[in-house]
Amino acid sequence: MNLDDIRKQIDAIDTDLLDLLNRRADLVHEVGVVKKRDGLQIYAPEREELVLRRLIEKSQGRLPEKSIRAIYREIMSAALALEDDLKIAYLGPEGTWTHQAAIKKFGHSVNYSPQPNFADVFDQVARRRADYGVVPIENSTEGAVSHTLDLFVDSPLHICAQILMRIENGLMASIPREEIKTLYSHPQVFGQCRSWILKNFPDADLVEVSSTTKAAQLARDNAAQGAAAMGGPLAAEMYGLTMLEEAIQDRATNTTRFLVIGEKTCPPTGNDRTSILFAIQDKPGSLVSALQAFDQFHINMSKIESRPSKRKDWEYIFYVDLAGHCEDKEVAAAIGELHTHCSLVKLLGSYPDTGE
Ligand SMILES: O=C(O)C(=O)C[C@]1(C(=O)O)C=C[C@@H](O)C=C1
Repeated sequence: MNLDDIRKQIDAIDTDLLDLLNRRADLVHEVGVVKKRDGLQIYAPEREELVLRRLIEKSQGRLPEKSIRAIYREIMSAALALEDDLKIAYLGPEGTWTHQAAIKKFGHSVNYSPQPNFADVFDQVARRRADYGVVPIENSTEGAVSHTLDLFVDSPLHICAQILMRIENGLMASIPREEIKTLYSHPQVFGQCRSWILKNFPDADLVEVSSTTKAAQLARDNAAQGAAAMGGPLAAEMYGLTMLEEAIQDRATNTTRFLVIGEKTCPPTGNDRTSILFAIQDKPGSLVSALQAFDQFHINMSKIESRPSKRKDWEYIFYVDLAGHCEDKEVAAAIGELHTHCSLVKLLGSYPDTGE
């Protein structure tokens, strides 16, 4: 068969695909009408995850999981836009890793609203100026993002999804490497690239700024003074910088986990994670008794963080992630037991435990 013949077949398939996509869009429109009538959430992360898991299994590796997720991300993004005018607030400015994580979850058809800080992301969603928010929660090299943890204490919002993003930082500048004297970046990025900096730029001045996009802007504006930035490709592209070296983070698998926050949490999918926070009573054995609740009901606790409560000196709040959904019998029982040992227990949400 020659190239023209093969391309004719592709054209025919594309026509069929478009027809199928339009038929899907008609059904999605009907779903939107039903959801609005019944007061249901337009974004349904549990349904999206179940659709994706079914298709990934059906594809049996012919199209890899990553491709299926990327293709359907945009199909479902178009569906969300057909159902409603969704707005997603994220920790800005444009071009940051959080922006890329938000696009990875919600695609290109919805509206985005960059916010100057973590509190404003929470605030925009709580005041219903945005439908959902996207914030980083932890990095596999640098650990917890304490700002996000702290904001959950007084927030009425819930977690409804998570996003895992491989973070590949690079060195970007508009000057040659030999002329670099100052490195601009976000403190988290300096932390993720500590060994690389010591090896490659032991004498450079490190200047912490509020985002990698800001760093790229400063690298462009202060090029004559020997400025360069560290961050992702979108930031380099936005300010016309050249990537002088890619993937400079100390750990190749450097990954950040982001959370999607909204008014409601997510229904079960069969493979879920639950996040809670609690404060213990100030008496011997309190923390042990609280944690025994999980052991008693055979719940796998995958993470624990502590933060000062900010209400009383030396009082702490503990953040815990559990395997399972809050509607699962064992998880519900363990949380019930926790109440008997704690002065505060708050369910932050249950959401699909995706690796993506
Ligand atoms: O099934 C739904 O609830 C839909 O709104 C449709 C759909 C889809 O395109 O499959 C779109 C958005 C939702 O987040 C989940 C699924």
